[in-house]
Amino acid sequence: MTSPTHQPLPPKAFPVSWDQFHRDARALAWRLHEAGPFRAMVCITRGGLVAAAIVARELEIRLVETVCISSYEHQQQGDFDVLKRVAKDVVGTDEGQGVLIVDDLVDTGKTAKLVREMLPKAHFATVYAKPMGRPLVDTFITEVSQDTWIFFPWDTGLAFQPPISGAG
Ligand SMILES: O=P(O)(O)OC[C@H]1O[C@H](OP(=O)(O)OP(=O)(O)O)[C@H](O)[C@@H]1O
Ligand code: HPA
Ligand SMILES: [Mg+2]
Repeated sequence: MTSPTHQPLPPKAFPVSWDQFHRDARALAWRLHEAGPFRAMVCITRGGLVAAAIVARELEIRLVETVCISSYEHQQQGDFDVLKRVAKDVVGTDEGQGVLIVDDLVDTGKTAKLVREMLPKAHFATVYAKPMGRPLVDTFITEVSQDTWIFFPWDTGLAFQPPISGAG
């Protein structure tokens, strides 16, 4: 269980639909096609699972491993919990050379830094990136500002939207 530190909540919202996520993850696969080939994929659960399925399908990657990390409690980052590390045969003898790491996004970059230490020579890819985490990522598709919270389709549902004018 994480113990959230009290950071200010991001004021801006960037909602992502299933359709948009699929298109962005597929765009990531197109970009990664140039950077490969990859002998295995490591996805960072849980957010990385959906992007990993789409990229693995596009790039014909059949060996898919997980690294299980938790740090956010709602929108607050707390202590890191590494629940499962990467299997030795996936790390290989050369520090993760030929491995593709996939996550949904990089925010502060703390998760990416932790996983990079496990696989220093792997290629790190995310669908979305915020400026603080961007230097940790080799390939990404869309950058959003640091004060934006990305709402993923698996965390959201259809809801009434009040009019922009504020009336009603
Ligand atoms: O760059 P950072 O500030 O470290 O944040 C990015 C990480 O935070 C989220 O995962 P989270 O820990 O919330 O777990 P989840 O994927 O299970 O939702 C997201 O999926 C990334 O893995
Ligand atoms: O902007 C975000 N959206 C969803 N999960 C996250 N985890 C860290 N940052 C974010
Ligand atoms: Mg995650």
